[in-house]
Amino acid sequence: MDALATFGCFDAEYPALTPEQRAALFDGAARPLFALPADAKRRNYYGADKPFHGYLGGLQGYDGYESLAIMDGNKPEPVRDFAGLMCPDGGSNDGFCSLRGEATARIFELEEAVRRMVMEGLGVAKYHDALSASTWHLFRMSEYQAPSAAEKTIRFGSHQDTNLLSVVCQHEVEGLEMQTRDRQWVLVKPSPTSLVVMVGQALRAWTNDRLHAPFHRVTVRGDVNRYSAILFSIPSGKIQAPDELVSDDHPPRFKPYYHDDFVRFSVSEKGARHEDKLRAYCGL
Ligand SMILES: O=C(O)CCC(=O)C(=O)O
Ligand SMILES: [Fe+2]
Repeated sequence: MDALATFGCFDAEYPALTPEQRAALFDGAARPLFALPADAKRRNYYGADKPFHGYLGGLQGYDGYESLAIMDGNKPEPVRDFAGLMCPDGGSNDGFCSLRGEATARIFELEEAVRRMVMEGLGVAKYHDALSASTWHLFRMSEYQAPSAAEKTIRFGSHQDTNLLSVVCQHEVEGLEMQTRDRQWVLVKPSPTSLVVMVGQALRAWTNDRLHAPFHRVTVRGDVNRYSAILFSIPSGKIQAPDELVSDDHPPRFKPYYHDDFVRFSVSEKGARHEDKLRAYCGL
């Protein structure tokens, strides 16, 4: 709780996600998936009303960044459906065609455990089941192209996540940088046995501003592409701090709001003008 209130993140030592599962995810799945032709990657599409839920590539301002995402990717069935959709021959038994969601299930268990611990830490554990029931998960794999230069290049600029919690799995190549409250950038060294857990705006709002949603970015240098995998927990209901977290000493900081509406604001011209987008959107 201290880490999440102060820095908004921590590095979780988590051997439940084994080296074999990491290898299957990155070497077996992510790397060959991004090597597919663009047409195949574009099949990872969930419709015009869900522009950020599937394949992203060639975005303005995001040179050398591509990602693929699985809605409800914490569950085996959607992961298998995704694998089948991307698989060129409709079903070989290795590589990403055999992606079964073991790794994402382990990452999901960590996300859920941290979310429960946060609620226990704030004395509001009774809301855990209800919040879980109205939360869904997006699993995103990303590729950041090596710049083939010694200087650092920003591939994914400074931002705060909009969701509840994000669990980041870095694979071998560093690049995730977290900003402290006094605006120092800290490089998070990848470790083969840990995952980075960070707070997004939705959990900041749900806890009535008790947790910090950190700014972070991704930089690359050198000759080796960087891969990461992230599980985002996303609230589908109205985001509102429970009564127990609102008092005279700690008045309400945000109006209740819906995640998707805030995302739309964040990416709009108006939203882009604000540093603290949540405060601009629904701050009290
Ligand atoms: O790839 C990473 O390490 C982090 C990417 C990120 O911050 C995001 O997708 O929101
Ligand atoms: Fe992020």
